[in-house]
Amino acid sequence: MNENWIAPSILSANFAKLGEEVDNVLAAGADIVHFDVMDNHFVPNLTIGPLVCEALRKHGVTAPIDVHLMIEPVDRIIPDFAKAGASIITFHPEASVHIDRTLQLIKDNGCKAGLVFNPGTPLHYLDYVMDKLDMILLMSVNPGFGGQSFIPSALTKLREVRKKIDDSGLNIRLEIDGGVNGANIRAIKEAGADTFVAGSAIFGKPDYKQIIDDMRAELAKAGK
Ligand SMILES: O=C(CO)[C@H](O)[C@H](O)COP(=O)(O)O
Repeated sequence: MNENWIAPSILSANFAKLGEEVDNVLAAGADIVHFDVMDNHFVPNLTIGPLVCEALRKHGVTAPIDVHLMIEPVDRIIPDFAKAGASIITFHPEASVHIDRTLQLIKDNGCKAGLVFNPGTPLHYLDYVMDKLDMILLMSVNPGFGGQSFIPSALTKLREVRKKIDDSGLNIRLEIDGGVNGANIRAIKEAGADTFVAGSAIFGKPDYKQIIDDMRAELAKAGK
């Protein structure tokens, strides 16, 4: 695996040929597949569930599938996603009454676990559960739709979370999601992210490899 993970969000893929889209983006150099689950309740949009995750596995996708749950309640769908082949499952702390229990449930089902923070969600939810986290996902848009602009305050939040992770000494990925593209990925890396979700910057564009290569070239320029 690369040190920096590029995670295309299939929210912006052509769902009529999803298997082919995922194959193409992985062949173009993506590291993991970002899988957005929306319920028209926690967020104002409706997308895909475990059946589609399982279909991608049956299609032959072996790369990690990073399932971002934008749903409430959370717990009852977790075993289904684990059985369907999810590798990482992240959820929003506001959507779980028992955050520690939900994290443990994800781990008990054999997946890596993470918390997701909306742009306006405070970081205190990290207190007392850092040791159960494999990933922290910061939203740099309000969740629900692809194609929105990056909210600049996410850079400040990234720096804060990077410090918390480094101070903890724990092995936790720091993922950013929303409005990421070749023009801002370097600044996002410099603020502390190591995992970069990008939907509309990749899918629908003529040359996935060129876009991912350009992102990696920008990441390589990043200073500390
Ligand atoms: O979780 C999401 C929206 O809730 C998407 O993953 C995210 O917005 C990515 O799309 P884009 O790169 O087009 O902003």
